[in-house]
Amino acid sequence: MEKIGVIGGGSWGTALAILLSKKGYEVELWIRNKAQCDSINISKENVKYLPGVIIPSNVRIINDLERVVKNKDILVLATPSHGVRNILINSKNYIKSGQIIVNVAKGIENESLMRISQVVNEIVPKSKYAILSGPSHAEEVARDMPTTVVAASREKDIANYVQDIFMAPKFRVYTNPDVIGVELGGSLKNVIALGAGISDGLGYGDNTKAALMTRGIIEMARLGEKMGANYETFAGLSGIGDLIVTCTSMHSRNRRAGILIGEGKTLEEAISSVGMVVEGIKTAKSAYELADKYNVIMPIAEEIYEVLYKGKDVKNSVVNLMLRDKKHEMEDIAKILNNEW
Ligand SMILES: NC(=O)C1=CN([C@@H]2O[C@H](COP(=O)(O)OP(=O)(O)OC[C@H]3O[C@@H](n4cnc5c(N)ncnc54)[C@H](O)[C@@H]3O)[C@@H](O)[C@H]2O)C=CC1
Ligand SMILES: O=C(CO)COP(=O)(O)O
Repeated sequence: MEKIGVIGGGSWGTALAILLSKKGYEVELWIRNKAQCDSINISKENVKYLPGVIIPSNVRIINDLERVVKNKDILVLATPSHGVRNILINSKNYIKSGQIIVNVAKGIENESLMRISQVVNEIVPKSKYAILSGPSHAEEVARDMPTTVVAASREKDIANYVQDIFMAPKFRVYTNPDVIGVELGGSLKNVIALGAGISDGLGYGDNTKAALMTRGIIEMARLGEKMGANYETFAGLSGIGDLIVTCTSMHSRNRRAGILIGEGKTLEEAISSVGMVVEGIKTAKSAYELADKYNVIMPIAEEIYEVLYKGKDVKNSVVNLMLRDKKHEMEDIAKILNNEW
């Protein structure tokens, strides 16, 4: 049976370690904080990040990064995206050539504006990369609720292998060769979900959220296409699928942070109240800079960036979005369909 190291024992790393251990793999889960690691080893519950779920005893909970990384068939990167670079730098001496790395973090680095596949390729170029992404809240996966995701890799064999490894009766995995599209979908939806949360926090209704989601996916796909992704990928699980779950679920950290901001809390208050990683906050900055770099119009992402980083009043953002110049709804898609209307 495969040996799998899961790097990062937040809610997602813990849920995936449980899923993989139930399939019979030898799973080691790296927990950064020693005290937390010790406590989970005693209680068999990740009280801080995934309360109420018992971790099977065949998941080995370990604080030693070297031990978890060494001699594994698969490494799963499950820390917040801003932690991935340092994790790889600290462990690259133990990562073998040809190592299969499955990234499950959803974010785009600040400063470098790199996707995680690019970070992995820079630090461990001899590894084989896949991303696993889609509408998959840890709280539901850990409770065995039917979930669908996508495994993307440039190499078909790797995508198929990762599909087989993760596929379970309640966890259905599709494949896709479009690494860029799958990475961008999972990252950019968090920015739009912050907006959906802000809308909820302001007391707006379902119409507003549907508008943010529908126009949001167009922005995501518009940027994605310019960055080399397939437009169609954004209609899939890692695009619209993940956008739906993140904008509507109370499990969503991004949506919950948005609700608090919409209710008038500061960014710092929102982050500390959620108590888990809110990826969309950093990604909003990267998205804003990528839109500028690739000369793509992303009005929703831009307003969210200005609310988060420039102290803009959310009510002014609503006015700006509603009173933009008139548009043809399908201007992006019309071009693709060769529709001259
Ligand atoms: N929670 C979920 O349902 C899902 C999360 N994801 C993604 O998985 C990644 C991890 O998310 P969660 O598990 O929710 O996070 P979390 O906030 O529950 O836990 C993060 C874990 O990483 C550790 N950590 C924090 N900063 C770190 C750093 N700089 N270096 C190393 N370790 C660090 C924390 O101690 C904690 O153990 C994120 O990119 C998230 O977008 C993807 C799908 C589902
Ligand atoms: O990516 C996720 C679900 O697919 C998790 O989203 P949140 O980080 O908003 O909870």
